Amino acid sequence: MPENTSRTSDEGADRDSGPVDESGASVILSDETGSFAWGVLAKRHPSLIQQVRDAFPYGRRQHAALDALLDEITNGVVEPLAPSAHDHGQWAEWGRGHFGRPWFDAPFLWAESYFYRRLLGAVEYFGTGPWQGVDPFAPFKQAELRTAVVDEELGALDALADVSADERATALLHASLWGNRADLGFRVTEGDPAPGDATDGLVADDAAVLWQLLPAGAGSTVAVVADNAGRELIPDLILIDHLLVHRHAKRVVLHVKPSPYYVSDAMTADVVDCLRRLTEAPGEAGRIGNRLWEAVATGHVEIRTHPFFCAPLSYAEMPDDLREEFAAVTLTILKGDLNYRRLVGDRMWDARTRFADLTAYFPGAVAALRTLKSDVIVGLEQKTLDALERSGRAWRTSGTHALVQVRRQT
Ligand SMILES: O=P(O)(O)OC[C@H]1O[C@](O)(CO)[C@@H](O)[C@@H]1O
Repeated sequence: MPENTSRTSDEGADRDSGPVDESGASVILSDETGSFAWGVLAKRHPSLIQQVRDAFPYGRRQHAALDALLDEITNGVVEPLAPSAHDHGQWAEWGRGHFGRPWFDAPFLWAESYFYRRLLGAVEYFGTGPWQGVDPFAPFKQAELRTAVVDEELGALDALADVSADERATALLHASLWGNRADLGFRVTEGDPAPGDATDGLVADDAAVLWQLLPAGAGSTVAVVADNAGRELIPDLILIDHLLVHRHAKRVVLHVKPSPYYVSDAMTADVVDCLRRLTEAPGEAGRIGNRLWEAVATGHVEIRTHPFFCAPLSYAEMPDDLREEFAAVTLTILKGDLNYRRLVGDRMWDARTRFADLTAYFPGAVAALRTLKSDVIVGLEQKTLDALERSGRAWRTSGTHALVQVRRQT
């Protein structure tokens, strides 16, 4: 059955059966057959189990655990982590009310996040044995870095050397933005999204505000909350180099995931792989790679991580230490679809709800750079929404559209 991915704003606000609180927008669940969220749980997760199983010479115990997980997510009910798991208590709290019930009844964000935690458990990522710390998604991430497309993308940087700083800034921001289409989870079932016209595909564009927040020479610190490794992280790193070289930032803090997540999400090891890929490239790409390597050594780029990045929660629930980190920087740039869902809340908002209102809680100025790969969307003008709905395309979920939304510090 095709996934039902395109909705009108009116349908969106009240069609789902998820809890509705004073926000008036229902939490997205996965219980409606044919919905996008349903498709992720019913199709993507089972095929991901198969891909991971095929990518490693796992032993009998891991195969049995993967079999059990597959059976549980398709026919069973949500089981808790083993009491011996290091994060049993944490997930027992986060999952209260969901255990013992079908996976499809839980909030979509929670169910996806817990699925990745369970997958890591099945392959003994957190165990004490030989598979401890072996990223089950590493083969996919590494294969992507070896593709000729990456060579082409890096080679294209040479042509940018001659354009004006403004044109270069726009090109690199768009490369980072559209790099978010390169999401391996997305490709488990969708195939590569068709390349659209980058500018026509922007449903909201606050890029001018983003640059206004980062005037050259102001000594700014920028936090970049990374999303995917590989073909997204490389343009993110190139953008970071641009921010530093053109003095839009004096320092950049790059936040990555502490453990494998949503297939291709970047961890420290992936930053290292991308930096190495850059340094080994000829021309401008190699120079950028060397500058970034040096910038890490001198503290102008700092790589950080936090357990909250793998939590099934919205940023509104972030812990105090992370809140203080974001409060201390000039601008936080959140990359990708999942970060967007966590930023505005994984709900069927009226698409015209103001981005600034939903992110008012965020400690400091915040920018979202995201290609649209799930039902959540806010901050659209009525005329934009009308045109998107008229198109009859699955614009919310197909990765053919993107946005830059920015909220200044209040
Ligand atoms: O890598 P991104 O941009 O965060 O996208 C991840 C997205 O992929 C999905 O897991 C499935 O499309 C979405 O639910 C999620 O938001």
